[in-house]
Amino acid sequence: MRRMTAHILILDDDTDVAYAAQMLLRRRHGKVSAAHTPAALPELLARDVPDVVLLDFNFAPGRIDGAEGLAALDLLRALPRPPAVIAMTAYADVPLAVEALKRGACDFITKPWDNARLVAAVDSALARHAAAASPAMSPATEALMGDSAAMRAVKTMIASVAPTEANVLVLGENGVGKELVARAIHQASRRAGQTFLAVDMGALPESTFESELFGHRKGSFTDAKADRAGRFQAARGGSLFLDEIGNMPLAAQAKLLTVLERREVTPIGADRPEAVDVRIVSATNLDEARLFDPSVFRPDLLFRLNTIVIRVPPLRERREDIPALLLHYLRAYESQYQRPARGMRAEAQAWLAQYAWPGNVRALRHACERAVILALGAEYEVDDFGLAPQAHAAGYSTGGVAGPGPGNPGDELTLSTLERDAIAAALAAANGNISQASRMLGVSRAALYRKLGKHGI
Ligand SMILES: Nc1ncnc2c1ncn2[C@@H]1O[C@H](COP(=O)(O)OP(=O)(O)OP(=O)(O)O)[C@@H](O)[C@H]1O
Repeated sequence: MRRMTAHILILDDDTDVAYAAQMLLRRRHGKVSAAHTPAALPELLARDVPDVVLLDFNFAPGRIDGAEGLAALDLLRALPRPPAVIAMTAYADVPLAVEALKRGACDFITKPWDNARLVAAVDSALARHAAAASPAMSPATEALMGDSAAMRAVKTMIASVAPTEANVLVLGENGVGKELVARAIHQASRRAGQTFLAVDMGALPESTFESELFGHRKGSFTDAKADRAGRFQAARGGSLFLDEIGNMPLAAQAKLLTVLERREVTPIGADRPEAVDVRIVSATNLDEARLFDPSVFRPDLLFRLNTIVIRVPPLRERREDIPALLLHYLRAYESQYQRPARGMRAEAQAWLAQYAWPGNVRALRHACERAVILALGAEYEVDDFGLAPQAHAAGYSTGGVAGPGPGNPGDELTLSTLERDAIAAALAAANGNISQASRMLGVSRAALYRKLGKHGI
């Protein structure tokens, strides 16, 4: 069962480095432990598998080939419920970072790190870990389900666009499956054997935006103690998924535009640019009216990103997909939690098929997990899914990408109040910790920030 308190393990032979990371992360996370050699892993893992591992790659004195770290990474990834691994490299070792990403690390960070960046990397690794309830259900391996006309159209678009190098913009509300679409494009492209790297553009600290994306040279600013590769270099030859682009500040948008126009990046402090060979897939849950507002998003950048647009409709607009998704996730969680395979009462099936699913497939997945854990009867019942009855309205609309739907104003008001109350409750339970609250609510941190603004919280 998912723990309320995350466990973060730092595996680094340098005790000072491990201690500094522990001190920083302990302020935010319940359990932060450290080990100094991969040899300690089997015993540690037998006691408790962490949610996130910050993994150094070289342990024995003088070694720089990263082999020890890669072996530890393979060991971690082979666990039944592997932790999210953030690779820590001490050198400007792009090939090693790329190899780690290919073998399943979710991110990399270069020592010495920027504190804000380390905290953001751990937060986003935790969010991914929580979403991937089992290896078979991690975004990297999960198939895009759904046989509705709308999903068949999405899959046809994916098949047509994948073999091309065209930039693709995926639009849709939170939790509709935008990242799965981006991965499917990568997997069906000629870059499939290469890296797929997802970057939450809304979570990149503004102060380190350029260095994170484009890298920097040692000495180019006070904290640049070593060369460092950016996301564009790390994804070389593969695909870069720029998620939550709607949350990028305008200044950052201008920098990204320059890179996309010239197809080259200049690391901070470098005297010459480097060619960029990445396929760009981007995504946002911003509604189109906002996305096309020049005061929010630069039209020239939008023009670069949206060569092809794929709109993933909300679940309430493709209800035919609900039964298959329910069955898929119920069976998957029953097997994960070793629970009996239950049938479902006809009323529950009908109720769930008419539910508005404001959090889309992600919410459906969470509801299935809850039902599997809590159900006591011979069959699943509506109450097992823990859904808000107020969102059970056929004409419901959140006014997301698809624009306002036919729902009556009373419904929206009720749902809006419900959302505000749920956010307030999650924040209170998480003592104001945004990352924790966003995990509880099943939305990204960036999405939660936007909702806080919307509700004036
Ligand atoms: N068509 C689908 N079939 C199976 N699982 C799906 C589908 N769509 C979404 N999911 C699951 O729902 C969850 C959310 O999907 P994903 O992260 O791709 O959504 P998103 O639109 O990128 O969300 P966000 O806007 O919040 O980043 C994941 O666990 C994913 O596996």
